[in-house]
Amino acid sequence: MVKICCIGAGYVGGPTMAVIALKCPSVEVAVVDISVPRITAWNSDQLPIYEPGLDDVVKQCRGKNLFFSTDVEKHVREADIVFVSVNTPTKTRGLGAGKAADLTYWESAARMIADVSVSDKIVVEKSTVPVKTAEAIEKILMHNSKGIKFQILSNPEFLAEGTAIEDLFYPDRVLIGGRETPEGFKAVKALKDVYAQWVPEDRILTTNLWSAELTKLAANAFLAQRISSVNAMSALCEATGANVSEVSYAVGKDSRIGPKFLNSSVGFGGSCFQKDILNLVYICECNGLPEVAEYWKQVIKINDYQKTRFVNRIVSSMFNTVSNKKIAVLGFAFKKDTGDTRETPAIDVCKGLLGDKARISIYDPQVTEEQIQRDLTMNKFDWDHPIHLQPMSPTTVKQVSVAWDAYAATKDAHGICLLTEWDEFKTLDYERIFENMQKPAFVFDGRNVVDAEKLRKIGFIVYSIGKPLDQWLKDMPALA
Ligand SMILES: NC(=O)c1ccc[n+]([C@@H]2O[C@H](COP(=O)([O-])OP(=O)(O)OC[C@H]3O[C@@H](n4cnc5c(N)ncnc54)[C@H](O)[C@@H]3O)[C@@H](O)[C@H]2O)c1
Ligand SMILES: O=c1ccn([C@@H]2O[C@H](COP(=O)(O)OP(=O)(O)O[C@H]3O[C@H](CO)[C@@H](O)[C@H](O)[C@H]3O)[C@@H](O)[C@H]2O)c(=O)[nH]1
Repeated sequence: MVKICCIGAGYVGGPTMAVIALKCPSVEVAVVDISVPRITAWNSDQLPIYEPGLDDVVKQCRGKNLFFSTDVEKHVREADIVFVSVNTPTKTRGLGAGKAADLTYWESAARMIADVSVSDKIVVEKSTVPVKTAEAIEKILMHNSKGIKFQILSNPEFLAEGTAIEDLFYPDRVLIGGRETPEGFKAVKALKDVYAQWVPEDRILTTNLWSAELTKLAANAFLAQRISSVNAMSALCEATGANVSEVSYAVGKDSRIGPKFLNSSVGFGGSCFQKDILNLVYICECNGLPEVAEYWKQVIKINDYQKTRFVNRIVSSMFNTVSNKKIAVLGFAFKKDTGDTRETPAIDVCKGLLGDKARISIYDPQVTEEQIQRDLTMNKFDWDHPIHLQPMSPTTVKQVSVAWDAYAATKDAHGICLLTEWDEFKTLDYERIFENMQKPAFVFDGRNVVDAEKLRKIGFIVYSIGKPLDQWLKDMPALA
């Protein structure tokens, strides 16, 4: 029986390994983590992450060929294949701070693998890492190996949160990079055999190590670039009377462009896009390519601009001040169908509104009050882009409340901000909401989820990103 161990039981390690266990009954999978609460949750009925379909997959395999454990060393020692799926956040201090990937967790995992191993192993980079990381990892493993042989593979993960199980069941592609040596090819084949149990052969791509590592950063940069492109167009649409949905639909009909990932929004969030692009920018700079670095930096700058533009629009529409006004924030997660709030645009929008002394009432179906308070008080790292905002003082925190549903959040509010595209926000009783709000009642739709015309008929003043503006909004132009 092939034994797999995955270091890191997070958003990637947990679902990915659960699907491997489900699809490969002859493989024994252990997911290990240093975080006791995380592992306890994986072993309970309340999994540590919310992901549609995940509970069902875990229930089918847990205790059979899928195990969650804090005994990291034991499971690594016994494994034939060790996936490393630890976090690789942006460095917050030292060389490359604000851009480079922090490989502390990866390095400590690699040292531990070298320390405890007593048999040859395939070590798989599952985390997103800078191109050439495998070379550094190889050095750590070889210099500490006591004669044991390691083969390093790069097998980046392309799942998106909220659709992780679907993405893992039916991936567009699985990418495996390895050394172009007989041992390297053998290791690539061993991993390919695992995926081949449910992924069609023509979807399993094999490349050299550096191509696989760089493809992950490139894919995220291309995806984020599409969103920044459509968001840049949304500003121009508002200025000219064009409708961004019509423009992106017609643009996407060109088969060379395609229809996906062209939804204008308040800005992209999530733990990956910004981090990975910053990482790419840093790699370009380190390789003496400042023009290429500058090109990719613009994707983040437009994203920041979009969030700032949204806040400015709210403030200017409401007579240039939101001081002491109640703003209901519907949705705090960075996208629907996840409870994840990492780099959610909601943090920047809320901080922007609080900076103008608004009172905020937040509702999200999957994000806890504790998480929201933590996100709003956390300091953001310093970086040379302008969205940098100070952490909130204890008095500011008092201006934030968390509601248990959308009706409670919007009661007596002056305005509503829709920041996550949860399906339930489409079908709320907006007449009831309107009745219970201060007048004039505003809706600022950061995800284009509501039917603006219907809401206008009820009496709302509606701002939808990239759509033709109400006369009210035209009369109150947003300040840059
Ligand atoms: N979240 C996503 O959707 C996604 C998708 C594709 C790729 N990625 C990449 O995958 C990697 C993991 O992302 P994530 O979202 O799962 O992160 P995460 O923070 O949810 O999980 C990482 C886990 O690793 C554990 N860990 C850290 N060091 C450890 C060590 N030395 N030993 C044992 N456990 C250790 C942490 O306790 C944590 O539980 C990152 O590089 C990320 O960029 C993420
Ligand atoms: O047309 C769109 C599509 C997405 N978004 C936003 O973009 C962000 C990221 O969304 P998405 O890419 O769906 O979720 P992630 O879980 O961040 O997944 C991305 O990041 C992962 C981590 O690297 C990769 O594995 C995935 O392939 C990649 O899609 C979210 O805030 C979305 O609301 C838009 O604003 N408009």
